Amino acid sequence: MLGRVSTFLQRCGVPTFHRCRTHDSLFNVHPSVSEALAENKPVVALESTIITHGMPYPQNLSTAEEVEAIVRAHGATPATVGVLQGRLHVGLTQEQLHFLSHDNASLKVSRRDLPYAISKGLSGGTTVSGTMIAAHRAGIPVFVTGGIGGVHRDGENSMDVSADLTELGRTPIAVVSAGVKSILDIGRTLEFLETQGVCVTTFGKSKDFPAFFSPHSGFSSPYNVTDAKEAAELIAGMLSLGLQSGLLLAVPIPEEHSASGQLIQEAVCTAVAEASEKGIRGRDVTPFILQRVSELTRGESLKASILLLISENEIRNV
Ligand SMILES: O=c1[nH]cc([C@@H]2O[C@H](COP(=O)(O)O)[C@@H](O)[C@H]2O)c(=O)[nH]1
Repeated sequence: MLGRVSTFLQRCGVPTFHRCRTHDSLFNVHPSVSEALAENKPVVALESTIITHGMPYPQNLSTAEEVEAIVRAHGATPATVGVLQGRLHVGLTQEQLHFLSHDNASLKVSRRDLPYAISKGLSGGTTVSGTMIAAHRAGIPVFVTGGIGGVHRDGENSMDVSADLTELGRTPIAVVSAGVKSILDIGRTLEFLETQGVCVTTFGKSKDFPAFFSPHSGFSSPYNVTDAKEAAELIAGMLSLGLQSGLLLAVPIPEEHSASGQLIQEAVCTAVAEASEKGIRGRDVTPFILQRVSELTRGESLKASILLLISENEIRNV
């Protein structure tokens, strides 16, 4: 059986990893990104589930454009990752960003969804795990996102653990994020990351691990770095050792933007209870909760998310 599968794969002309590193029929790197990489200039990978499933239109599009503009303003090249008609793209055109922000049929593409999306010619927004795979293949070591997935509350029973965490354990990318939303079980998420060998580090003077809308989660990172140089040295350490695991650099929301934290926290509790009552499971849980929290806070959570993504990119580009 396996022999037949191999024969079919050969007939399909499956390219070797080396041949398809930057460009082939399934994998496309935007010229601005490949040029920057060839000249050893900084490139920042960005995810697109936040566009397809994380925010409503038109805020999803304007935020994606604003984040790209900030990356450019600091002299780096943005590489938003997404799947379009069965091709994995690293670096999207205006039209492609526009398409993903409107397309209601877009998949949420994590590692497990990539083969299906590609083989069926579908489009979708890549999650943290999907984006890490594409960024690594293109040779981009740094990726900035809002919140990563984690162990869901009651995860010890449901086994609902985001593939983002296992991806961090197997792909050497530095993921810069505002931490883990309190819709998740933050303590178990940190334990799982430790098991996966992920170097979790808070950016700033304290080791407080941030909870996306709040700089404090009640948990600590094992380490902290206080400036961009120290952060870069940490990433260089990971890369130079050839570790196959990644790194999570947690950037806390600035105190002035976290004022609405309590309000959002209450909405999170309500939304988590509603999701459980309605029997919402798996990949639908996070988008449901994000949408409900936005409704319950009358858009406050959405505003905080946008401010946060923007401030994170400002820091990343110091
Ligand atoms: O606060 C957020 N957390 C997570 C996501 C998205 O959800 C994905 C995780 O989904 P899941 O829990 O199904 O693995 C992340 O990689 C990210 O793309 C998001 O938009 N906003």
